Order: sequence, then C-alpha cells, then structure tokens
Amino acid sequence: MASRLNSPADIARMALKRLAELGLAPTPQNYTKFYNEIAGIAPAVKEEAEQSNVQLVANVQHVVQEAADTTGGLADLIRDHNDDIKSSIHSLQNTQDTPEMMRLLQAIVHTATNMHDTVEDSHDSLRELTASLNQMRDDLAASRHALERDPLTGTQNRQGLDMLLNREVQRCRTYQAKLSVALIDLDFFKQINDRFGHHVGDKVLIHVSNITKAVLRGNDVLVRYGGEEFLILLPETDLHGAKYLLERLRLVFRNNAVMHEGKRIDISFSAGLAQLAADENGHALILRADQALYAAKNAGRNTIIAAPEHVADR
Ligand SMILES: Nc1nc2c(ncn2[C@@H]2O[C@H](COP(=O)(O)OP(=O)(O)OP(=O)(O)O)[C@@H](O)[C@H]2O)c(=O)[nH]1
Repeated sequence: MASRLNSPADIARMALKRLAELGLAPTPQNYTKFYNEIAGIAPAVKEEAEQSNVQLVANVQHVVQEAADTTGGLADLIRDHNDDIKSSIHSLQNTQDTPEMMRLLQAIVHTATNMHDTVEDSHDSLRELTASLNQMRDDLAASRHALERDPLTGTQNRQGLDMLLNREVQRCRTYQAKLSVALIDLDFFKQINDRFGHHVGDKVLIHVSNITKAVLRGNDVLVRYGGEEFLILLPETDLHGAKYLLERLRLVFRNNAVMHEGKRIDISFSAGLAQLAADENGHALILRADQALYAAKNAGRNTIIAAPEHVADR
C-alpha cells in the first residue's frame, strides 16, 4: 500500500522517508522523482506537457499579435483609401472638364479596386490565423489530456482529479444527487514485483485497470491514485451500489488472474468506500474512504469496508 496520502506535506514526508530507507541522497532530482511517484504524477509527461504549454502560449501571443497587426493595417489602409475617394468625389463635383472628370473617375475605380484587393488579402491572412488558432486549441486539449493521463495504464491520474471531484460534488449539491468513491489498493503488490520483476508488476497494473474499466459504467471514473492504488468516482451511486460493484469487481479479479510464463498470478485488493454526505467536501469524502481502506488492510486484506457516516463539524 504505497500511497496513503492526500496532502502535499504528507507526500513530501513520505518521499523523504523513502529516500532515507534506500540510503539515497535527498537531492532535488531524487526528491522530485519519489514525490511524483508517491503522488502518482508521471514526471516526464508532466514536464513535457508544461514545456509545450509554454511554447503554445508564446505561439498564441504571436498569432494574436499578427491578427492585431493585420486588422490594424487594414483599418489604416481603408481610412487612407476612403480619404482618397472622398477627395476625388469632391473634385468631381467641382469640375466641368470632361478629361479631368474621366481622370478622377479612373482614380476612384483604381482606389476602390485597391481597397477590394486589400480586404481580400486581409481576409485570407485572417483565415490562416484562425486556422492556426484552431490548431493550437487542439494541441492544448491534447497536451492537457496527456497531463491528466497515467502513461502506464491510460487511466486518469491524480492531476485532473480535483477538478473532476469538485465538479461532481457541486453537481450533487445542485441536484441532490448521490456520489460515492472507492479507494482500491492491491494486496501484497510488492511481492509480485519482487518475485517476477517490475515489468510483470507493470503488466499486472495494466491488466487490473483494464478489467476494472470493463466493469465500470460510462459515468464512472477510474483514477490511478498512487503506485498500486486506484480511486473510482461513482456518480449516481449510493454506498449500497458501491458495495455491489466492488463485490463484482472482486469476482472479476478472482476469475481473471494474470498469466505469466504459464503460471497464474492471483491478485486481490482491499477497498474503502464512502458516500458523499450533504455537508461534505470532496477532500473529506476521500479521507473517509482512505480510513475505510486502512481498516480493510488491517482486517487482513482482500476486504471491502464502507466508511461510517460522515459526522458534520459543529
Ligand atoms: N511494477 C510497478 N510497481 C509499482 C509501481 N508503482 C508502485 N509500485 C510498487 O508497489 C509496491 C507497493 O508496495 P507496498 O506499499 O509495500 O504495498 P503492498 O506490497 O501492496 O502491500 P499492502 O498494500 O500492504 O498489501 C512497491 O514495491 C512499489 O515499488 C509501478 O508503476 N509499477
């Protein structure tokens, strides 16, 4: 049970403890690596996404500046052309000389044609700029998606959880809807790594997230919460429904062992469940699920425990 922690301070403490246990120096690199591992954050993806976001913002600034230049230039040119046409019309009204009238008319046609061409050019360049901005919007969405995904299992990571949870809690308040969370921690996962190697451990994590996703409904969200710990957000689900789902999941785990070199690797999990109370926030809800998970581990593992009802603060 690697990640039992919610606050950054707890995660930081745990990261330092890990470094000390392994006899590693608490360098910024080592500290960051362990902090991210415990918090379930993929550093490479995070850094890459952050860097590309900085690049993206610079690109957006550039395109917006170009658009401003284009429209500003267009306004100036139209004003100049307008002045020319006005002046030619004025001269036209004050002359009776036919050749002069012809010259002035030609000048007006010429200016109007220039104006038309200028507007056409600006239109094309603004269309190109809009296309660039649309492309950037898509890049930004893709980069945000990558930032919120766990690269190993493809599930949501903790990065996007706060926003999702707040949204669901808000929805429950507005519509008096139900929301439960399940915190699942694989039992004795370290032994799988130790016995078969880290790559088999990884394979087990992928397998676990795949079979879990197959059991969940479309609205449910599976989050890789820590190393071998998963959180499931269950909208429109009370504690009874959450228990039913987790029991089903336990059966699915039992019937779908990972096969490695012709041998079964049996996997079980412990889980803590909690249903959102009317006056509770998302953080407190997860904390109760976490305490229930602790109780499930202490009860001997392969156990599902529902948190007692939330007692309102006085
Ligand atoms: N293969 C693999 N192992 C991971 C990953 N993330 C965390 N782990 C391992 O998960 C193990 C968790 O070990 P423990 O915290 O002792 O928990 P456990 O062995 O599951 O024991 P209990 O939770 O108490 O039942 C550690 O060995 C971590 O290195 C990962 O992405 N891949």
